[in-house]
Amino acid sequence: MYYLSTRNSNCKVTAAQAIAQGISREGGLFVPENLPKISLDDISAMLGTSYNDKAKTVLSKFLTDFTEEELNYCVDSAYTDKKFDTANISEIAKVGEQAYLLELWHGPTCAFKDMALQLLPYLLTTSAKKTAPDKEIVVLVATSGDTGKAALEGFKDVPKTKMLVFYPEHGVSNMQKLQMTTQEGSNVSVCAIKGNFDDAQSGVKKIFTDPVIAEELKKNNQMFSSANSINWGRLVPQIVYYIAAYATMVERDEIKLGDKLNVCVPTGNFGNILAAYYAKNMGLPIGKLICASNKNKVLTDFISTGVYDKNREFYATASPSMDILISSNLERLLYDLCGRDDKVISDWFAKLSKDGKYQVGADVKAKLQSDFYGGFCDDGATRETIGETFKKFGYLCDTHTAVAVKVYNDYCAKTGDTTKTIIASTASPYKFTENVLKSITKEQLPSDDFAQVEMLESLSKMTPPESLLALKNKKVRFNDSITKDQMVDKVKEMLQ
Ligand SMILES: N[C@@H](CCOP(=O)(O)O)C(=O)O
Repeated sequence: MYYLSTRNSNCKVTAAQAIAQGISREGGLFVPENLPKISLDDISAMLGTSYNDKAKTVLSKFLTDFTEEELNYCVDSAYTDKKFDTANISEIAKVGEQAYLLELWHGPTCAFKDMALQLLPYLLTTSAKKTAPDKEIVVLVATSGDTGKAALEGFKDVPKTKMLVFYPEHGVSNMQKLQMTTQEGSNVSVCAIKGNFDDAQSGVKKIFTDPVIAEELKKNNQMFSSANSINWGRLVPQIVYYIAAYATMVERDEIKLGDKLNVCVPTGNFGNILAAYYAKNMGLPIGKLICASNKNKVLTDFISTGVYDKNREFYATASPSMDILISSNLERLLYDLCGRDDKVISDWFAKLSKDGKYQVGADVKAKLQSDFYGGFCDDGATRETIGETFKKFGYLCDTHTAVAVKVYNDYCAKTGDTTKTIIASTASPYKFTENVLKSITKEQLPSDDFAQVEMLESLSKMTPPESLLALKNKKVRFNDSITKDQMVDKVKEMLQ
């Protein structure tokens, strides 16, 4: 199977090339030339098998230039009980009549990003061996909190790789910051920027296509790659967990094979919900895709109007990982919805860079609305939802998951849809302790982060993850803070 660039359909590469490169040279994103199919027979054959076996079935449909041995090595190295705190890799918790929280945060950094970022280093190094065996891979990452830590943990001390993570100085939670700034590993580095996530991501994308830096890389026998969801190697493991979750729902008699499930996702960079869209288009019986935003509701507005407009105030919210106004993966969806027209995509995204907005035609808007429902909620509603969910079901969710729960509840009230729904639960509540505590108690909070963890444990009776507790005794290694204009120099420095 080949992959095409959304901005140049003549650019055709293998899966290994797409993963090693991360992003196409002209700035487009790689998408499969044809989406492989998953039949009900395929899903039936998965029933009763392990997460790893399910992953291998799905990945083999996309990574056709990987041998069976290579896929076995990648999957079995990534998904182990040494790295995940459950043998199932992810868990499903029922909350209410039709809602199921798909807990994707049982990996080492307590966020859904581990589901892909534990696998990506293996996929990337295997891809590099096939396509650029002598080169050192320089992985640049922009993060609003979760991707950064998961990428660092996945790539630490991986031979022939280097990683630099940029995060917004005031745009992540205390725990997320501590996770990144104390990161161990001789090949990784972390830097704050005086700006928001969009500044970090746009800066990184610009560096990827900078011809001067490209020359320098060539001279050093290095190449860039990405660990963000712009890299196909990040998205394909995310498709896996929706298919695996569907199979688990059948295994547990929650649905019958062939029944439809809705999927609701707290959305920022649009990678997670796009993975569910791809699973649906492969043939997985998915009904509505419910796209949940926080107060940065650029996607909610886009779904309802067809106008994508990032010219608006950027809010720092209680769900910082979703504080994004330029959702990168929307480009892949629109490529599909506009009939895979690279000229149209190039035009829209040039407008986005120049004017900060673009408008899709009525046909694309209609297709968008037939698959997606968009809704949003602010921090007040987020906290209320955490409190209500805890009171009603004894279930403690983090601030991002709570946004999805609230939007799902609104969707049900508005439409009367009673289809069973998988809600992506994207992070441990302990990553956002302060806001979660404020949602369940009116008591005065201690100012120390770890005292807050203790307080949350005593109120919720939920055990905090070991990896977060261990941060208390770790040394901060990375203190740098730069302007967005200094990102190029920072990258040049690490290339040497
Ligand atoms: N929410 C993300 C932002 C980057 O998204 P990605 O899926 O493209 O890596 C984060 O936590 O960093």
